[in-house]
Amino acid sequence: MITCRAPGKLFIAGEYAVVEPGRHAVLTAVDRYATATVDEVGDEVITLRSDLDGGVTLSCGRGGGRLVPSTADGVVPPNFTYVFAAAAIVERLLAEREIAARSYRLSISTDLADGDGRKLGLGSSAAVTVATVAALGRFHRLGLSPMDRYRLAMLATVSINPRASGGDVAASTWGGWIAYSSPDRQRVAELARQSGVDAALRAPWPGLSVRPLPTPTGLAMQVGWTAKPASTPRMVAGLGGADADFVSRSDHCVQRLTAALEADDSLGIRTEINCARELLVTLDTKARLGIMTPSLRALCEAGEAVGAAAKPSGAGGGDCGIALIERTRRAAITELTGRWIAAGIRPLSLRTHPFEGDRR
Ligand SMILES: Nc1ncnc2c1ncn2[C@@H]1O[C@H](COP(=O)(O)OP(=O)(O)OP(=O)(O)O)[C@@H](O)[C@H]1O
Ligand SMILES: C[C@@](O)(CCOP(=O)(O)O)CC(=O)O
Repeated sequence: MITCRAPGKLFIAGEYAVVEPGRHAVLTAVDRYATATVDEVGDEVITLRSDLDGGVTLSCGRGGGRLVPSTADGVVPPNFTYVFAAAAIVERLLAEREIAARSYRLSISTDLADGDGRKLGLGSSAAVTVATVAALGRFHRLGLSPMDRYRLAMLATVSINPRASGGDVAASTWGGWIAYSSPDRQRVAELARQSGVDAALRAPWPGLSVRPLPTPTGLAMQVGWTAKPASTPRMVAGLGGADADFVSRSDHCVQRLTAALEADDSLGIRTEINCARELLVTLDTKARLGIMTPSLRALCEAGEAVGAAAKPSGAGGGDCGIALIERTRRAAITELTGRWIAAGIRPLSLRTHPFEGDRR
């Protein structure tokens, strides 16, 4: 049996701007995981299992080098959208490399939802995609590098959500704190369609960059969950086209944040987190996206009241927010979490999942 796990993520800064190819975001991987296990089976059927909704199963077959769901209408159920897409991309790679495909049973579980099954906004879709690719890569002995795994997971993600930046996929693949800029997804999807998946692993991906950053030593990161799941694709669709002024300001803010992180400059980091929040608030006011829900506003105000730099993490509209505050200010941290709880925000106890792997 093969078991691989992939961590969840938090956006630190650069949300929305990173949707534009070549624009930057900072993310961190956290110690909540998707876990994929793969077993070989003797028959022809491929079985995908998930812990969603108390346990669900999807049987699949193979046809013309492709994975085919064995459902009455031929449609993949929403619970399996990402796991199936990941398995399907690996299947295409096997066919292109003329590797004899063995049948398997793949099971996915995560601790990226709360007890009632509500997503926490920690990137469960990316984590299940990355874990599935990693586990199947090992099962089929494909010798995948981290960059191969990112690219396969990204091709799977883009087949479902063409606008996704893939910041979550990168954080889940490499771990740690990273600076990330997104590839031109239309081009990479076209590349895979025209030249194949294997060729897409070797070709340049314009716009893509991934750089590990040091974890700040002087700051603690507090995470608050609003208990309201938000739909990222819906939020991004609300934006329509890119706001050039916001994108350029956000990119500069993220570049300064990256420099502050590299210098382990706590004040500089907090300054840029505050800047990133203000940019999101301005974008929200202009485009009426609903990023700043009453809960996220309360989360940020509590941060300001105790001298922490706070902002929504990700698309907003619900999910999580973060607050960075000097590690030594224990009383202020206690006051912050107290204020959050009073406002109905649940503190999540999360640590950074460390950087692992190279950047090949
Ligand atoms: N345990 C799981 N098993 C299989 N698929 C899962 C599992 N958890 C999540 N997924 C997939 O991810 C989808 C949820 O993705 P969604 O983008 O809504 O959440 P998220 O990635 O956690 O949120 P965010 O992007 O805001 O961090 C599910 O519909 C399902 O397809
Ligand atoms: C708004 C966006 O930049 C971040 C979304 O983050 P999250 O899925 O809400 O954590 C979208 C994206 O990067 O694909």
